[in-house]
Amino acid sequence: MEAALKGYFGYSSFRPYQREIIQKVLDGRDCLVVMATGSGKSICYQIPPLVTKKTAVVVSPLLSLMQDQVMSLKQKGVKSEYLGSTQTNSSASSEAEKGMFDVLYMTPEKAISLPSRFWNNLQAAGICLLAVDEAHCISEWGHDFRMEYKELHLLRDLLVGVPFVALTATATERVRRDISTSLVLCNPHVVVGSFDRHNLFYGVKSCNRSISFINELVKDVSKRSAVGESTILYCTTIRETEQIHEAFVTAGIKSGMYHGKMGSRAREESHRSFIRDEVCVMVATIAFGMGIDKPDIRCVIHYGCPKSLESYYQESGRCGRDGLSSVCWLYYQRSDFTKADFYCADAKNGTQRRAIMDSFMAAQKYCLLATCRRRFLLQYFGEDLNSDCGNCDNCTAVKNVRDLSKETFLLLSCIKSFGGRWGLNLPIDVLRGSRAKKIVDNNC
Ligand SMILES: Nc1ncnc2c1ncn2[C@@H]1O[C@H](COP(=O)(O)OP(=O)(O)OP(=O)(O)O)[C@@H](O)[C@H]1O
Repeated sequence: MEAALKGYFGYSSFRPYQREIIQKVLDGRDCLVVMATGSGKSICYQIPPLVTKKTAVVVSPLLSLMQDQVMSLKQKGVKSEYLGSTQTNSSASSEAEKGMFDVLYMTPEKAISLPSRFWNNLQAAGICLLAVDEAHCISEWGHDFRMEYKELHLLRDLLVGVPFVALTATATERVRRDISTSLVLCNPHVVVGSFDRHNLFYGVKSCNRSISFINELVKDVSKRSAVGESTILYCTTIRETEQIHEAFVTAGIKSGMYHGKMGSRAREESHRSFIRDEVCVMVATIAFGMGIDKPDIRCVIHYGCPKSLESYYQESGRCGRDGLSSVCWLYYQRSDFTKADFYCADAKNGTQRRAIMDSFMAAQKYCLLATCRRRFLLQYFGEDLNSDCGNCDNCTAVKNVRDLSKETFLLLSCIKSFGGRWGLNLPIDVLRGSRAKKIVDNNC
């Protein structure tokens, strides 16, 4: 294992959990891996084929993601290929079933549509694992539900004795249960690493989206790009993406743009120029998504409340993958909170609708929070932080504390006087102000 890690990837030691997971896979055990963004999950399925000389099949949601991974693995001398529904290279498929690749990526659609002959041949040639990357897509409670992921359990019957490894960076307890059930994982070895990204500073500000605000934003970001620091600026709509990108262009700052309505060539070009540091700023919708493995992104800005806390964690997690200090800012305005119906439009049933609403509400709470943001984020994923983090805007803010007892008393008296009319019954101890001695006056 160490030899493969050093020889192919150039790393001299494993990160937490990597060795343990690889060992379990080599022992033939199913695994469920929930580890933070950028923690090094890919190595867990990339090393076993190099040790066993058998193929690792990796189900991955996006073509662009697979293309990047294959390109990067080939550069390292790992034989790899991808099969997508639009794949025209039929020789790749026949080479794949002969076991010619160490790592074979495919979309879920492709995986469930391949004939059983393919799987039988590949198994005869040697297959060491089937990995399901971004496994939260299996769950309707996850933030990127994909119907085809639900069908992946069909491969279990075709690949008897092959360990399944489900990996994701974002899964609440409920999503983890869903993944395990849906893939019919057999007594899986479960690893839930810390979600904490110590090196990331989290901050939130309310904004008004005026031209002057956008100009300030552009000025701030350009200070970073002047010293060669990369920034991703996520917008919630294509129109806003174009508007902000235009503001950068007008200010004479080279920036990339990425959204779903651009042609695939233009998107690829934009992505490439960002990865190669030809531009330091990328203004994008969340289509600029999974698998961006640029280690030195120093800042991720969300211009608008994200659609879920899971997606916020994943998108903001794209910065500071090299472990160095980086910042994640979120700028919201109250009108963002009225977009629930827009997000729910994609829901196929009541469960999905509730899931979307729950995680959108959590994102709103995150915006309005007056306490430690990291603590809140981690708690959402079921992890407790013993103390406040000291590395978010709320922890570092100098709080302006004023004694508002008098105002509180007057306000509560008012409610008491008129409350009866509105059916409000105020307990007398509240009126005495016993639980409302001091109110912290901050932006909330
Ligand atoms: N043992 C290691 N030592 C040093 N660097 C490592 C090690 N393992 C992985 N890395 C590097 O860490 C970075 C992140 O790894 P990887 O892409 O596997 O993360 P991930 O957990 O899949 O993240 P995401 O969920 O965001 O896709 C990569 O640049 C990878 O090369």
